[in-house]
Amino acid sequence: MARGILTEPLTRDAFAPFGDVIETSGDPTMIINQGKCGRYHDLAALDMAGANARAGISLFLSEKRTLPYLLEMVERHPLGSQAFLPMTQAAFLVIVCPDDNGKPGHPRAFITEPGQGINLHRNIWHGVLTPLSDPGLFSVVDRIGDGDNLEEFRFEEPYEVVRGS
Ligand SMILES: NC(=O)N[C@@H](O)C(=O)O
Ligand code: NI
Repeated sequence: MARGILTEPLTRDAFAPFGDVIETSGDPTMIINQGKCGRYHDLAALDMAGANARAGISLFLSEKRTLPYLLEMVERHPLGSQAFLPMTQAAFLVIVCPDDNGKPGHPRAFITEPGQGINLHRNIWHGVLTPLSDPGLFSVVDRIGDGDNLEEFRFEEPYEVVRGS
């Protein structure tokens, strides 16, 4: 019997220990382009560490998943942050875990509002990209460079992520 995780809404404060929420909330930081564009400025802490590190932009086209979702493993990137920016106005599932002496602690599952993106801080345990609708098209800003930037952890007993309030 898998252990249950209830999803919760993604908010800046709730996600703060794990990363940044990228969204157009409130007034723009500045108005640009002859007054025709609001710039929501510098919303995420990008972190690219290690040899020959640089930021890269990739596109992910991922199969959608459905809830209840069986969480069998999480991963982390010790050398860099990873941002997921949906190319559609669709919610997606974000799973993160605190670190517990080098292993993932109890997972938390967030469902984004349409249009929200996230930036995972470096070395944060997370589930892989999990769209909830097709097309699961995302732009991804993460670290390109030398060295091993992927650590995976498979749970002995999976979790079952179910829709919360
Ligand atoms: N492996 C890869 O590029 N993607 C994962 O890091 C992920 O978090 O989806
Ligand atoms: Ni990742």
